[in-house]
Order: sequence, then structure tokens, then C-alpha cells
Amino acid sequence: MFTFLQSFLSHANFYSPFSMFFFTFFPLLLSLFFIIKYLYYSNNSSATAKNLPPSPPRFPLLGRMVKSLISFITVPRTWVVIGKRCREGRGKKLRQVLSEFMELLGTICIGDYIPWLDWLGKVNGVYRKTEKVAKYLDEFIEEVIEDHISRRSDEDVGVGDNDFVDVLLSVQKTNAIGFPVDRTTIKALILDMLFDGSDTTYTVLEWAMTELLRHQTVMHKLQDEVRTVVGDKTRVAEEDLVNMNFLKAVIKETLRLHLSVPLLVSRRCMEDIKLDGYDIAVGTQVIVNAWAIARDPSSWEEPLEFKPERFMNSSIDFKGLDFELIPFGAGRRGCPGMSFAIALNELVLANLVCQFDWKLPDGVAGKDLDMSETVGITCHRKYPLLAVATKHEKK
Ligand code: HEM
Repeated sequence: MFTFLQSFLSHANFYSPFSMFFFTFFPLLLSLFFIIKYLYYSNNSSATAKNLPPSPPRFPLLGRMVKSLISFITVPRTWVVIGKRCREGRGKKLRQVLSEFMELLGTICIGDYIPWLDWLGKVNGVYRKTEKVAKYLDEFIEEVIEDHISRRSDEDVGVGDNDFVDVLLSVQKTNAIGFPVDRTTIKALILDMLFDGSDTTYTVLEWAMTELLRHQTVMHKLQDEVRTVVGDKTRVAEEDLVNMNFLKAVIKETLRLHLSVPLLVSRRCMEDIKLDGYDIAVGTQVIVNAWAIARDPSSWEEPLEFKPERFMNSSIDFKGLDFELIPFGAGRRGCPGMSFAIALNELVLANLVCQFDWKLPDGVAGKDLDMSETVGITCHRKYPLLAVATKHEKK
């Protein structure tokens, strides 16, 4: 087709009647064809009387995907990658690759929505960048695994101060879970643990501190609780957390207002279903907007305000049973790292506010803090939070 067009254009006499017809009427005919097809399609689909969920108007050819392209973060294409221990000199490069990785996770892949436009991924360099990052991380994690294998004798594996990689290697070696675990699975697990876990977890702390610095009354109330529970000790221990209800409320409110993962992992509908009266066809890609749910005024009073007190006498939790608050998702694909992340965030935040008094740098008022968010699969502060810490002296 392309060769035909090339030869046609090189030999064409643009003033011949045929060329005039081709260049004037052909585009018109083509447009007419699509308009008729569109009208026919619209009428036909209303005839099937499906009650589709509300959406923007349908466009010829592009259908209703246009909105998805603008507001949805795509699920990344297949990866075989990551995780890794930093050696001297490699830290900077690794950090750069990791930030490219996170950026790619939040990049729109047009081919996922409009398959015949898949070639755009090649043109705009997304696929090339993806392959480059994947290759680097794959080699990096391969090296980490080899390093673990070589530095540990067989007897060492599975005992003592083993890290996550050692445990995985031990599981592989002893066939402890009853089915073989290959190298790719080990790599994928390391990737999952490192990337699903680190960015999401620190983001909660970053936003919690931001909100506490903006709301000094809440900060003081939290410090009072933590310091009272801790008493004469200098550090908060894990067992102290059970008595810190306001701390838990602060974390919950942070997770509500600043979801680390605003759009959950996308699902594909396995069969035709009716949801809330709407027909959802088999194969439909569904993306749950947990961010919007957590700010829905029909579920939350003053949804845009940071008010941890709202959780003090409420049974609402983030464990996936109360659908108005699903920062860790819900169901079979819900976050497996939830308990770990919560324990970690509670412990670190409690220690931060227990051991230090905090304020914003001179001249910056809480209300002036820039609250811009990054765009990507995780949502953290666009600009780093700067705060001044002073060691708290017990009276
Ligand atoms: C505050 C911290 C965290 C938040 C807010 C968070 C949030 C999420 C969310 C929203 C999902 C998608 C769930 C869904 O679509 O239903 C998810 C998936 C996942 N998270 Fe987390 N996560 C956090 C920490 C962690 C940690 C610490 C780990 C591991 C150590 C982890 C491992 C994973 C994995 C492996 C998945 C994919 C599960 C699957 O696809 O089946 N996450 N997380």
C-alpha cells in the first residue's frame, strides 16, 4: 500500500482530472463514510438497550477511550526485572534508573487502549526506554542473586541474619513451598517487594508530616499521646503502638487524603455483569479511582479537610472491607504488604514526633506549603518537604 502511494505520488499529474478528483473528493468521501458508520453504530448500540455507565460522548473511531487516555494511568507492559543492593559508584545510576522506572509505570501506553495505534510507543521512544530500563535492572538483580549465592556457603543459607534474597534462594533450594521457584520468579518477587513497597510507604510519611506541619494542633495532640505512652523511654517500641489510637487515626486520615496509589491496579471483567444497574461487558478494563472515593462528599464530611478525629469513634478501616476507604485496594489483588507498611509507618512517625519538635523553615506558614502532587503510579509531593527538627528535651 505504502509503495503504491509512493509511486502514485511521484508520477501523479496533480492537475489531471483524476488527481483533482482524488485529492478533493476522496477525503470528503472518507469523512462521509466514517460519519455514516458512526451514526449507524450509535443507533445500533442504542437498539441493544444496554445501560452503559456514564461517560463522555463517543467519538468516531476513538470511541469512549479518549477519557481513559487523559485520566487513567496504564498498567505497565510485561517486565522481567529488578531490585538490588547498591555498590559504590552505582548508587547514582541506580537511583536514576529507578526514577525512570517509576516514571514509566505512570506513562500512558496508547496501544493498550487503541491497539492499532500501538506503533506510537515505538515512535515516541517509550518502548525503547522501557527495554533499556528493564535490561539494566534485570542485570542488576541478576548480579545481586549471584552475589548472594557465591558469598554464602550451603550451610549458611536459611539461617542466621539472612535477608530477603537469601530466604528466596533457600525456598528455591529446599522446594519448601511444594513447587519449583525459578530465577525469573525470584527476580519478580524482589521487584515486587522493592518497588511496590518502598515508594508507597515513604510517601505516607511524607504526607503525614506535611499535614502535621500544616495543622499544629493535630501535631501537638499526637505528640502528647505518643510521649505519654512512651513515658521515660527515649524511643517508641513496636509494642507501644497498640496504645496510640490517635496515631492510628492520623495515619488513616493521611491514607484517605493522600493515597499513595490513587488508581488501583486495573481489572478485566471476566463475564458480562450488572453493577449498580449498569451493564459492564466481558473484557472491559475497569480502573477503580480510590482517590475520588476517599474524597466523596456522600461518604465523608468536609472531605478535603485533614481531620484525624473523624476516625476516633469510627469502625471504618483500610483493610478492604469498607469500600469508602481502600488505599490498599481490596479483594484478591489487594496489597499484600499492608500490615508491614502500616506497622512501619506508625513506628517511624511515632518516633519522629516523639523525639523531635518540628516546624517549617523561617517565614513559611503552614497554609503556604505547596501541596502539589506528582503524576505517576504513586502520588507523592512534587517538591520535597523542608522542615526544621529540634531534639525534644524531656521536662
Ligand atoms: C503505605 C504503603 C502501601 C500502599 C498505600 C500500598 C498500596 C497498594 C495498592 C493500592 C495496591 C493495588 C491493590 C488493588 O489494586 O487492589 C498494591 C498492590 C501491591 N502491593 Fe502495596 N502498598 C503499600 C505497601 C506495600 C509494601 C510494603 C509491599 C511489600 C513489601 C507491597 C506490595 C504490594 C504488591 C506485591 C502488590 C501487588 C499485588 C497484586 O497485584 O496481586 N505494598 N499496593
